[in-house]
Amino acid sequence: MLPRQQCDKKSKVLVFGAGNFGSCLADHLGDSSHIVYMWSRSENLVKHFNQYHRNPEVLQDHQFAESITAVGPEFPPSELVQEMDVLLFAIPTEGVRETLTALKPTLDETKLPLFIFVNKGIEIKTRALTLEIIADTCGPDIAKVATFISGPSFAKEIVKRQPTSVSVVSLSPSHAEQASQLFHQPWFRCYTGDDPIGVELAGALKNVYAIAAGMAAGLGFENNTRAMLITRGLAEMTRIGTAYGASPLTFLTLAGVGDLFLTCSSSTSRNYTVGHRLGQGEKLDHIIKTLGSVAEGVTTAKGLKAIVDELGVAAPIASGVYDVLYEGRAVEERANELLSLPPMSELDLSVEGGKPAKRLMAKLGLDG
Ligand SMILES: NC(=O)c1ccc[n+]([C@@H]2O[C@H](COP(=O)([O-])OP(=O)(O)OC[C@H]3O[C@@H](n4cnc5c(N)ncnc54)[C@H](O)[C@@H]3O)[C@@H](O)[C@H]2O)c1
Ligand SMILES: O=P(O)(O)OC[C@H](O)CO
Repeated sequence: MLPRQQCDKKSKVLVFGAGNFGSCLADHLGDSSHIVYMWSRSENLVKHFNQYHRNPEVLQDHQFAESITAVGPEFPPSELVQEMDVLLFAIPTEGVRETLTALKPTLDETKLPLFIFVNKGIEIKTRALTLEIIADTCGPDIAKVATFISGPSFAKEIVKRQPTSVSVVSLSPSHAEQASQLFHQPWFRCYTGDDPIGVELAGALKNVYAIAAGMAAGLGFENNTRAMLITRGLAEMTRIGTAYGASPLTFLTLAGVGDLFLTCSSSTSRNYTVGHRLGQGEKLDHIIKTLGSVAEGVTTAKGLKAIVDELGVAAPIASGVYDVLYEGRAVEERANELLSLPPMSELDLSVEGGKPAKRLMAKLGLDG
């Protein structure tokens, strides 16, 4: 196991969400001697965690760092929020707007902490990326400095200190650098960048392709098919991202092909598991009820469908997943349709477009 690196500067961090990733990242930061608070909406979790330093709901085998205090179930009060150097959001995208709306009145606008987001999804009702949700709820100034961490990173491997590398991006390079320093450990490496739109799209879209890869495996297709799905999925997400206004190169990073490869090839992925169970004939409602954790690709597939329709780009795999999840199409039938599509050009990136990204930048006052 690689040795832990103590930090010169201790930060006070409040993590929103005590699920798999929230508690894993709380542990990662607590273990490197930061002072960490973790908010949960479950009274039982808060009590149990503070007594035993174990999470009764997720990662049950793990003994968490002593320096983490669970808080809740009430929303964190402004006295606590205003003491923090860092606010880290590890809740599903569907809960981000509600959480930021509750948070806004507790902030001291003259002394803002670092805002870090790790969710990977598209808001279903508005089709918004998190950057836009932040601008809507907390204002453009916070969105302009918010940082996004994304990449191939299963919580249950990070708590075992398995070597992991992620993309850390922000429209403000200095904020990405600060977040990167906060998380950096010999087993956890951060690569910085400045395309949050591309990174957000990549993180959200790979979940949809992981559902497709799981479906294929559930139907009995083997390795050749999975490799085809990963490669065509990468081409598809790059095409969608480029038409949206992201850089095509972002899809070649850890947050892009790195995470796509991970989640399309492992049953540890909740999204892959949803697809696999659908492929084996289970019903979506039952899978969601019994999964015990969030699979963001299910909601993202809906927001993505609207985005793809608006952009007018070809996205046969994402459309196939949408049809199975929301149009009641049989998995096997939809897979066969996909396999009998006429061959298309292998790489055809849209060079024009970028309207959604331009709209979002204008909202942030960055349209110059
Ligand atoms: N688990 C991983 O390995 C992993 C890795 C990278 C990124 N992520 C991303 O992190 C996010 C969280 O994933 P997770 O694995 O921790 O999920 P999870 O289902 O294990 O936990 C989600 C947490 O968010 C809370 N929550 C749900 N809705 C909420 C709301 N409306 N308001 C406040 N809190 C709410 C839940 O109570 C729970 O504590 C997702 O977007 C996921 O894609 C997960
Ligand atoms: O379990 P999943 O499918 O939500 O994937 C978790 C992470 O996004 C992997 O990087």
